[in-house]
Amino acid sequence: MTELLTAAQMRAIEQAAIASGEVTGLELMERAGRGVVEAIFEEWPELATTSHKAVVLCGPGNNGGDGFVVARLLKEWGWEVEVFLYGDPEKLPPDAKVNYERWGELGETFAFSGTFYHPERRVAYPDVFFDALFGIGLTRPVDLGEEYADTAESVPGDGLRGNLRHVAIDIPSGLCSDSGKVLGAPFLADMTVTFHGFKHGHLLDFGPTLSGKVICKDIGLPAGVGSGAFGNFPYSDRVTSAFDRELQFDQVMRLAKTRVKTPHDDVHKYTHGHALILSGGPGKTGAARLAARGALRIGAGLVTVGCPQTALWEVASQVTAIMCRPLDGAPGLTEALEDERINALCLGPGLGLGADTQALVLAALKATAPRGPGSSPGQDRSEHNPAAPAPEPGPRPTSTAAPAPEPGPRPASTTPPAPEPGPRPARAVVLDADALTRFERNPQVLFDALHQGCVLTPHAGEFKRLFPDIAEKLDAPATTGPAYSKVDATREAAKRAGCTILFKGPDTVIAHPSGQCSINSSAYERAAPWLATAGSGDVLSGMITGLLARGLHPFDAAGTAAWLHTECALSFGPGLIAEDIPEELPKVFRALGL
Ligand SMILES: NC(=O)C1=CN([C@@H]2O[C@H](COP(=O)(O)OP(=O)(O)OC[C@H]3O[C@@H](n4cnc5c(N)ncnc54)[C@H](OP(=O)(O)O)[C@@H]3O)[C@@H](O)[C@H]2O)[C@@H](O)CC1
Ligand SMILES: Nc1ncnc2c1ncn2[C@@H]1O[C@H](COP(=O)(O)OP(=O)(O)O)[C@@H](O)[C@H]1O
Ligand SMILES: [K+]
Repeated sequence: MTELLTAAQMRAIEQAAIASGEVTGLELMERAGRGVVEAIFEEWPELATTSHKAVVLCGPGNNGGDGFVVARLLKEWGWEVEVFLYGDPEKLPPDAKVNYERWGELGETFAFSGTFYHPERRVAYPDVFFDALFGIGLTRPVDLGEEYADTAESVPGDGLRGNLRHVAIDIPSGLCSDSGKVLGAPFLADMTVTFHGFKHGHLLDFGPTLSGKVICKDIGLPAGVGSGAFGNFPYSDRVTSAFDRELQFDQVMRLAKTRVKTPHDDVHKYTHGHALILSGGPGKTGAARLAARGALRIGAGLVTVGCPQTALWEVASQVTAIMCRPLDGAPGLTEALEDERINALCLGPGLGLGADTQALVLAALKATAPRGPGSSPGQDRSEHNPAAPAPEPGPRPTSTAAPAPEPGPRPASTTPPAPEPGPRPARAVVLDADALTRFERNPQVLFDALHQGCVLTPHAGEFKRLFPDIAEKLDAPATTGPAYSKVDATREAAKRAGCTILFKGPDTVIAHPSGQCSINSSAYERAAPWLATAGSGDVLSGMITGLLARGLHPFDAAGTAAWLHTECALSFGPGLIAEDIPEELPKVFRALGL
């Protein structure tokens, strides 16, 4: 599991290391520049000879300082290097100034005014163009003139760029490192070399489009949550990600091995939970059937589709291992839920936007709300304190599913598991699609009924209907950095709703009211744009429901299902339709060694 950093967190880590006397800012800058040079030689070994050329564009801050280090190292390696500075050398911060002067012993620095493709320039046809204009210190839109904008935005491989490799230092200039939003004319990189940890902006919004391939270089700062550096941040401030496929195996293996695969002799189907998926009427049952298939394949012991009597034959004729039962309106649902073995519900896919849907959702939430003192709906919302650490794992309430065995020894990792965000209620509910849209006119009615066992899975349109003010902030063009991000928006929504929110997209963000947050990125080596196909969200809802039936905490169920959903898409490849996703799960589980 990879920890992602904001600009403020990165600064705090650097400052703590410098203040402790372990390292100086100058040493960190030297390691950063060295890391960039190493990364380009690793990526393009053909460049590790003396006969190459570089242009380095340095900015007015420490990102520019990294650029001067790169220029010096490459010159010493024997390259022909030309350096431009945007800004006044006298105003450079101290470490950047030292490196400006060190570079000055080897070569000249030209003032940059947006024209590095000037005919008089000396280094013609460079092999690498380095962007060291702005890093995590971008505070306002980049405006360096039209010529810069044309160059920065030109597409790799086109006539202008040819074989020229564009390398961004830390983050492409113009990309906000917290939000992935664009501020002015952004730089389009083939590769970005960042330091110590990935930044939120590498994964969110435009981040993957502008960053190319992202390489993270160690610059000797203390690593890992347990080491003290990240330990200064409460869990409520941390964001994890499945950015690195290998690293995410840690998390999924731990959850899946102990929860999906239960090594008990006495297991039977009820120990794996019973999921109930509600369906719409005739002609509208496909979405619920897709969700049901996802729930069953991911490991729920039993899955039932509850549908109006009028749709019973339509459902029954198309399911086999999945059961179906007539279930008409809220009274029918309340009666069905008298069976306490049903421990996870999914409402929304194909349910329709009629009054029935609202009544069904409210009946489901009422029947599943945790009972007993201190467990009323909205509890998370009213007690949430964003500054406080996430609660320690509480005792798991009794459930019809057998208690999962404790995780075995963890594989070596720098990141210990996050505490679970509070106890998991005995019954859980996933709300998606129509179950969310139905509350567009009065979201507060929904929020008042939600409880900690709920997961809402909106796409951008549904998110906007429930949280219009938050969506407005998120959609507003960024004018200052760091800008309001999808992480901020999802956290704010989770706090307001009092439950886990999974905000879909290529950058799916999952947040719990405690602040705990993760990003499931379907970008870079996990890019699977073919997941944007009708019904794939319905399958995801079902997969989350299946994991909830298996006893996972809502936050874990949402994150694990989102990760597996992308893995299924990657494993299947282009051409995928929603039906293929659940059918790919066994292959994905096998590849994980389950
Ligand atoms: N020891 C360390 O600290 C290490 C740091 N490292 C490196 O430092 C980078 C962070 O450095 P940084 O904090 O100096 O910020 P940086 O991104 O260079 O920009 C700040 C300057 O830009 C200016 N500015 C902002 N937006 C602007 C705009 N649109 N148009 C024009 N100007 C604009 C801004 O002006 P201001 O907003 O203050 O007016 C300020 O002058 C980090 O990304 C990493 O690469 C590594 O070496 C590891 C060790
Ligand atoms: N470009 C993309 N790359 C990867 N995943 C995507 C992309 N676009 C959408 N998705 C994922 O596909 C699913 C689509 O869900 P949704 O919008 O609810 O569609 P539907 O209602 O048709 O099921 C979500 O899991 C979302 O995260
Ligand atoms: K940069």
